Amino acid sequence: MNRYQQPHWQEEMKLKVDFNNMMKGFAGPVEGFSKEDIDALAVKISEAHQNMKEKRAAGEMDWRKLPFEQADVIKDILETAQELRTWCENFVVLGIGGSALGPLAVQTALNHLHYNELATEKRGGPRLYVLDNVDPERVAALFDVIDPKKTVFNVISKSGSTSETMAQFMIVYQLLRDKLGNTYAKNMIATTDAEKGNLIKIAQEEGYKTFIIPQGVGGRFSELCPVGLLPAAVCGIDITELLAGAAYMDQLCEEADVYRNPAYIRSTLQYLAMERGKNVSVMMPYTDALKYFADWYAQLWAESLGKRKSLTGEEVFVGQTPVKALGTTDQHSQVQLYVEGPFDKVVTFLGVSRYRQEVAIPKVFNHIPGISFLGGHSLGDLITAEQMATEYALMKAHRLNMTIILPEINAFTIGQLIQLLEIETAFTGELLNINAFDQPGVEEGKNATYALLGRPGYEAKKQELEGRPEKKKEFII
Ligand SMILES: O=P(O)(O)OC[C@H]1O[C@](O)(CO)[C@@H](O)[C@@H]1O
Repeated sequence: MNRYQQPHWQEEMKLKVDFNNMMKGFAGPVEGFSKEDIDALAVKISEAHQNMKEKRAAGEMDWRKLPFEQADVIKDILETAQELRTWCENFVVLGIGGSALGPLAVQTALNHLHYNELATEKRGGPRLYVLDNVDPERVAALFDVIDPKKTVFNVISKSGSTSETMAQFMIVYQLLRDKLGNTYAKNMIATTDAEKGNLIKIAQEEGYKTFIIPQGVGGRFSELCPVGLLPAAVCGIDITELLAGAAYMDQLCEEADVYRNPAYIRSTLQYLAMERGKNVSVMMPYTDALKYFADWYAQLWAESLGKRKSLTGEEVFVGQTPVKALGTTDQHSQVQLYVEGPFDKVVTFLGVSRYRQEVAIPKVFNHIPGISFLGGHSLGDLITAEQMATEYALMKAHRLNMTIILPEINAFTIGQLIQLLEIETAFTGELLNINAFDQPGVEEGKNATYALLGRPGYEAKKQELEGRPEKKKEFII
């Protein structure tokens, strides 16, 4: 029996959503929404629910099946991970966007926060590096700190053709061939589409271990397929629990009643906020463990919802700009703007009920009242108090905010969080009547890169780019 089927575990580890001032009558001075506001959207909500059902039946949202339907894949991942952990010291993800941010977020959440700095025996598995850029300095610096012979490179690309990832792959390919000769393929794993793109063809020709990103699972919705599960398993994360958490949340989000569906209610409130001109969505975890969740969410929310055209072809120019913040760090950087700047934001706090470790603040300097009040508390008390204080300050200034509370950070709650935010994003796409699963705006830039670097088809692309002023290097001094 899976953990998600066990009632005790469910209740104790269930994520909670605190609406703070997003809903009238819930708390504080209100600029939020009433039940009437939500009920006025009843038809839209029910249509969106129906559309989600139809899309799922048509295989367009197969990421929702991931927590339930990949037994063979999971077996393969766990066996591969076990074998790699016997010899591999570094596991390097080559990927970008949806092929990198999930692995990074889950790793930071669920492994020791100084994981890569620990000695091998303490880590009990390889270091993880996620190389999600083509900055030459960063790529060169990686090769200063790893021994390629003891490193596995996991090249991840849904399309199998993203320039950045392919460039990294080509560099690593050459390096491994030079160092390891014909045996190099054991240091390479490809995670990609079963048919599309160049990566699958190369992987098959060169004999790499390969994992498939299923159809109907777009990059930014792919954390719970081999994209995220393999790096996590290799680094000792309990992927069964991660999937159990996601399955549990998925079941909660089957509910048609908006008031009982955590994803739908958050989505509906965000939709109402967008209608009121709240064009910015801030994600602010109060734990370093979730710092990269804000990055993962930024891509999910921005690429899915930032759209020019509606499903029926009208120009709508919708979306909400995601902002990444970290509590308490960004209280001393961004919160001034959130409290007193334009009324254009919805802030989501990610709070934690029980931090996995505590650090006591000693009772010293008792004669200095300005700091002695801290002594005797824990850092957990302090960070939680600061989160509540920030919620209060925003509420007092009539700024919309809500909080997702994780009872603690573990694989089960992280699985829930992933599934919650993915379903919320997809449902918001339905409310906005846009396609949440494409990214035509980014494809344009990708194509222009091919053109600028003279890929075959360059001439055709160049014509498309005609009229655009040639980019010259200008030096001011
Ligand atoms: O996994 P791929 O196909 O290499 O794409 C990487 C990223 O590039 C995009 O296509 C555009 O940025 C994202 O949607 C995707 O996550």
